[in-house]
Amino acid sequence: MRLPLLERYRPHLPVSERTPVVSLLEGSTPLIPLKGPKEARERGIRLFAKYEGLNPTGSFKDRGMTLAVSKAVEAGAEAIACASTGNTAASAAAYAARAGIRAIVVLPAGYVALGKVAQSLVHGARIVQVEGNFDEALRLTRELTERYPVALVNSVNPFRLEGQKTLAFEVVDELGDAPHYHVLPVGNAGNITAHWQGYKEYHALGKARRLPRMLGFQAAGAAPLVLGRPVEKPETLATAIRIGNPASWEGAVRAKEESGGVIEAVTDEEILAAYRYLAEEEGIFCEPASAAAMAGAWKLLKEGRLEPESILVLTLTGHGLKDPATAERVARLDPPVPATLEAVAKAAGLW
Ligand SMILES: Cc1ncc(COP(=O)(O)O)c(/C=C/C(=O)C(=O)O)c1O
Repeated sequence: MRLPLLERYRPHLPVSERTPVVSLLEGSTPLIPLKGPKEARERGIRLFAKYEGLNPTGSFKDRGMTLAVSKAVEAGAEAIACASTGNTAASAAAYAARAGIRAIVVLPAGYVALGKVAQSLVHGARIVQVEGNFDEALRLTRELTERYPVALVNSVNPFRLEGQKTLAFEVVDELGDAPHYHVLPVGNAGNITAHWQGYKEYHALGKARRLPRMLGFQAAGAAPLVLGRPVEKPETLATAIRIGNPASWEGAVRAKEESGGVIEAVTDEEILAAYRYLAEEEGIFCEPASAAAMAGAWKLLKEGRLEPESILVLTLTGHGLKDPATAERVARLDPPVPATLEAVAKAAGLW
């Protein structure tokens, strides 16, 4: 029987018997062994994909949102708000509906993938599109929640990161130890911060013998943590990580430095190549931002920077259906054919 995330890891979370459990049975996502690119197979490096697209709203955000919304309800909140590149909004909308409270989501107009807008709409969130980017949306939302009685559920809310750290618990519980490397995309940097916190907690409890090197990847056009300064106008087709000034900057740097890891950039072309590799070779459909993790792992493999015989886990953060426009961008749809066997066989390449 599948448990709510807050029940599965209750001893490690800031919940009590007074905390309502607002859940859509999130978490417990599959850790899929990959065939891996030849650069990995040649060196005995084993890759696993933690497929977070199989959470209830299709991204890892549900891990943090179940706790943030449960704690908001415990505190008497009647409304929650977040700025979002889309997945936080979709998750906040769903968990607010679940809890019977209102959701206000502030989105950067024109830069949110269609699937995520559809989710926020259908769950009944109040959607505010601002003429600006995510960073401006976050600034405005923080001001909004300081002035009005609305709970902020962005990853500056500590409960979000507390919920998201459970991914590391699940990886260790399943592998029996931490991997040598954990690769993930980095936007607002809450997730890399939370992953590292989870691994450190499990290691301190003796549940993991090793700590992984945290390998974070940003899109080259939106890589403030790589440049060492905020990016005024972040640009990437991976709109989920089109963020110029990460709210969890310090957490990301700490995860990189304490783990002996890296935070580097991958181009949109490398992201699309990884996006297609995962779908066409591994059968896993993730959204472009998630593919940045695969692109980053591939880059390190090609550069020979990963130890032979090591284990590497990738967090694939969101389902590909979130962003149908990018799927249409990489795979051409041929025009319809007449409804005859000959025409269909020819179009199918069988004749
Ligand atoms: C699919 C996907 N992959 C990676 C990230 C980056 O995680 P963070 O580095 O913790 O920000 C996001 C983030 C999305 C939002 O920030 C939002 O939804 O507002 C994402 O949706």
